[in-house]
Amino acid sequence: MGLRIGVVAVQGNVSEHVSAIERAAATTGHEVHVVEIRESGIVPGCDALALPGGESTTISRLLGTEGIDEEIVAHVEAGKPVLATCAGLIVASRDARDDRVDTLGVVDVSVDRNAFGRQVDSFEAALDVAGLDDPFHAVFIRAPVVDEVGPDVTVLATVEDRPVAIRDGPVVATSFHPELTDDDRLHRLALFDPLAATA
Ligand SMILES: NC(=O)CC[C@H](N)C(=O)O
Repeated sequence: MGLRIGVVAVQGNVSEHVSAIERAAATTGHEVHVVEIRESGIVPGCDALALPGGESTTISRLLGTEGIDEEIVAHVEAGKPVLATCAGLIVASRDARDDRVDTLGVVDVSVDRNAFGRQVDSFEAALDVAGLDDPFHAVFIRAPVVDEVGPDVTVLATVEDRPVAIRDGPVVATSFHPELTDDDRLHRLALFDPLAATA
């Protein structure tokens, strides 16, 4: 039957995540069915989820209107994997210090929404990521800064001592965009490795 992986598709880099998941599935030999999520009722049938980058105030509003927000929280509470990138990290966080973003609170960090983007709009960096053998070419676009990290959060990578990739239970979150490069290792690390471990 294969794995069912949902990409939250209310706004943002949706097709890039779909492609990255399909590439990761091909690499790992998993049979996968990728579904785009724009309404409630689909998340409960998914084994894993990607929460893309885009515009966090818009994503947050649409998740609430569609009732997808509570389903994502239940998915995480059930221990199922999630990869949240950039705006996805902001939405998943405990606090984004912005009333327009109704955060899901599934990763115990607080973020400053556009903090990296205040200095330079975008930048790229070769990152050492815990769990990956070689550096990951990371693309940052108006990226959030993680400025408070809860006790159960593992920091996987930093830029200038600031966390840019973290794990909190079943959620891996990045302030950069792994879906915008050909490198599918973070999709494998976040989504496929945990599923393989429980299969
Ligand atoms: N590239 C991105 O996802 C940027 C996120 C943006 N800073 C926001 O708040 O929504």
